[in-house]
Amino acid sequence: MTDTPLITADGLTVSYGAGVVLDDVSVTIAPGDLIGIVGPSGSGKSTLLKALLGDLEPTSGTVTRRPDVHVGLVPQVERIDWNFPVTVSECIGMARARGLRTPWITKAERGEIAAVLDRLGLHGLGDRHIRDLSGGQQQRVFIARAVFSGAKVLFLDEPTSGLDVTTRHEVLHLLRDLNADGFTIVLSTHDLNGIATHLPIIVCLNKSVIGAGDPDSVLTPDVLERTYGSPMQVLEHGGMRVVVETGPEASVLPFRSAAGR
Ligand SMILES: Nc1ncnc2c1ncn2[C@@H]1O[C@H](COP(=O)(O)OP(=O)(O)OP(=O)(O)O)[C@@H](O)[C@H]1O
Repeated sequence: MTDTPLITADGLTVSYGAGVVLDDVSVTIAPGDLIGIVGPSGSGKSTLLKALLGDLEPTSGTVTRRPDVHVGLVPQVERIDWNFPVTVSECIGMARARGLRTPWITKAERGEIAAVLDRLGLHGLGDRHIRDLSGGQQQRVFIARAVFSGAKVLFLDEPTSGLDVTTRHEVLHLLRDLNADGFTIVLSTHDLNGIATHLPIIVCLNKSVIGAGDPDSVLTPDVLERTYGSPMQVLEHGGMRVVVETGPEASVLPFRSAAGR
């Protein structure tokens, strides 16, 4: 693998109808990156992921993908129909395109799926209906699906949304392990303290990129206030960074911004 960027957005501007959602956004995803995109609700995080995937046409600017890049998307769990009648193994198996000659999961693939299940801590759950899993397990199934698809780049849209604190940490550890195994990972998150502060690269987005880089350079009161639109402090607690909102309705983050749903 070379160090040529996998995906580059240059001067990306996206509008849905009249409103500009992304304005002159430039980001680079290099092999081995583990990047968190943070910003308040409606700041354009999902739109940026879609544009980087090539799922929407920018109004101006460019997205360049290395030809060998195959991205596996792990969607927001809220967007998934959990009543769709499939088991965990079937859900994962469907990630690969099938021809008419072998529309079914082959014996070899069954072994691969079992290995992916083991790797993601889902051992023994292959025959379970996807509805009958915990939130953390459901998130893992869709990560497993992306891994089984053969993707080496994973995009996760709010992977810890709706999960409790312990499960959030488990997902964070899993993503770190996958990153250490060579996966390039880009995720969007509202969870500054639970997830973002633990990532090596953070992109603060609010229509445009307010700051991008390692936590030391990005997690500053100035960048955070310009991203979230309210005053923030960054405290050290037990060797860890904690971002605290210091406005009138102060709280320790994660939070939904005032504009949040
Ligand atoms: N298909 C669409 N058509 C029109 N407007 C859209 C569409 N998708 C998103 N938007 C608008 O674009 C803006 C950015 O949305 P986006 O989902 O990218 O933000 P986000 O940062 O991911 O938000 P959240 O954190 O709440 O998921 C919002 O104002 C949203 O209402």
